[in-house]
Amino acid sequence: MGDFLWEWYGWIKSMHVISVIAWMAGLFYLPRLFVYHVEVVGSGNPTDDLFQVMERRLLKAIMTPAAVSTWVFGLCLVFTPGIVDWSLWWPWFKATAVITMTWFHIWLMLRRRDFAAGQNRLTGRAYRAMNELPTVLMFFIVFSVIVKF
Ligand code: HEM
Repeated sequence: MGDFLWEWYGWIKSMHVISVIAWMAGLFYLPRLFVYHVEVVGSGNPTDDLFQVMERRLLKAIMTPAAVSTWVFGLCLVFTPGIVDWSLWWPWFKATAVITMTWFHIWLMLRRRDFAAGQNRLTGRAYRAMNELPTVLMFFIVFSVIVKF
């Protein structure tokens, strides 16, 4: 297993980074859609329906598959011999940040369901504030995995 992962290391890491890009694009964009949905569109009109379609497709067709493949390829890298030294800080920082990123993804899924049920309770300001979270986490993750402190 270890030999197989080593042989494919470059390809697996490439797929990991490609998946990360797709996932992050959605994590940045979906909260912005929610801001416009609350502040400009409202609910119970044709534009509301259009936003609901965009939000559902973004999550189901792009974000969730990208999150799953980020995890799958990321875990392959974790199990590649000699890649992760758990006596350093960076794997723990990165693990904490990716678990928080995954929580944020689930939080967005739940908020999308609220919109779909016409029961959103949050303001545009709240979604704007939450939109900062993936940016902060991205800094943590990239510094961890590249600087490897
Ligand atoms: C979801 C769970 C994740 C796991 C289990 C995971 C795990 C890993 C591992 C073990 C490596 C290999 C490091 C090396 O080759 O030295 C890696 C590379 C990388 N990861 Fe992740 N990762 C995850 C999510 C993310 C996320 C969310 C981002 C960005 C926001 C990210 C960005 C990167 C980058 C840029 C690299 C390449 C770094 C380099 O080789 O210089 N990862 N990941």
